[in-house]
Amino acid sequence: MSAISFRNVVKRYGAGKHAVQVIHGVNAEVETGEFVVIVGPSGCGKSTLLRMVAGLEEITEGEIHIGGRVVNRLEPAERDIAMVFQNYALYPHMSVFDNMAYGLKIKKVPAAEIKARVDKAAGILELGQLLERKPRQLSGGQRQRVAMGRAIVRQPKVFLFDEPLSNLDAKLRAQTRIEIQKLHRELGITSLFVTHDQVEAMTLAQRMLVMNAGVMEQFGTPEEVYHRPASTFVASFIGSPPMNLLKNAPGSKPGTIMGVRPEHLDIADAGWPLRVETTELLGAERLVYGRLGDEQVIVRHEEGHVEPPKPDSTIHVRPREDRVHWFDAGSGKRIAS
Ligand SMILES: Nc1ncnc2c1ncn2[C@@H]1O[C@H](COP(=O)(O)OP(=O)(O)OP(=O)(O)O)[C@@H](O)[C@H]1O
Repeated sequence: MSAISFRNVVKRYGAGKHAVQVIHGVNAEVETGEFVVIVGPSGCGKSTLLRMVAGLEEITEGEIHIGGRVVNRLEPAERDIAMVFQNYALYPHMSVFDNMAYGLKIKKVPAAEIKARVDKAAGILELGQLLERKPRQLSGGQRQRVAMGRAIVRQPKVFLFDEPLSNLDAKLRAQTRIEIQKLHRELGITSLFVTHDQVEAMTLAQRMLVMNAGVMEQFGTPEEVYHRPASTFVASFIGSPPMNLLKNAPGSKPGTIMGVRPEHLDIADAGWPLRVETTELLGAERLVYGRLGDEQVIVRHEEGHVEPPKPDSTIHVRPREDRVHWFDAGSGKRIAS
């Protein structure tokens, strides 16, 4: 039995002729203990999907199951989930301990049990020394940990994270990412995590659910999504710089798009002639931006490996044959290879 099932899930906002459909029939099975990241550009429907699991948005059509139960008609409190938001929404006048304990007090959990659960969560999150403080006496990262602590003490079946790291600076974000991974290893609770950041998605996910305009484009491991993108959308959304997508590459058939990642193009003595526009040094690597006919091509190569190409010169590049992808030019879907 899956921990979470999406069965033909549709969401429309508004009614009648003003109705706007924002989720177009999502089907997916999330396994027990899995960490799944829902990723996609702004407005693709990630938060809506998560909020339907949480019970904060009505499910227009289809069903969501949690732990084998249809939850469409259940209140958020009856769904056995805990949610961590972007703005952690801590109670400012309460101590860290009370913030974490609050939900349990409401549920009339005995005081000794509350203390045990809060102490355990505080231990995992290294908040033990901060339990008496008020939120304003904490750093952003510490507040985020309290918000996670509040979710942990409820011992839910499912954790839901809605862009919980987006208010943190880059360094703290990287640190908190590691903490979330550690937490997941220790607790093994099924988690859905929403982000628009593909790096965050790649590093955190056991599987990624890639959304585009309300449609699930792909649901797979980071390796599958990176190495076998199901569509040109996934190919260009995951990976930075994105995969080169070429309509007129040498050797390509009409009606197809050839995809090749910048790191899978080798600079060689012969091959595609590439007119160099500019190059960018990233440190260990260099990006070469060039033109092949009227299409832009990006090449990524190890710095120091070859002489940096000069702007306005012509170099030759060769795609690694086993790393070339083909897509249908009409639908954008991957063509089986
Ligand atoms: N209450 C609402 N009424 C009408 N349309 C809505 C409502 N909430 C969201 N939408 C629309 O639904 C679509 C999906 O929104 P959603 O917030 O789920 O996207 P998202 O992928 O989470 O975006 P972001 O990363 O910007 O938060 C958007 O086009 C949005 O404008």
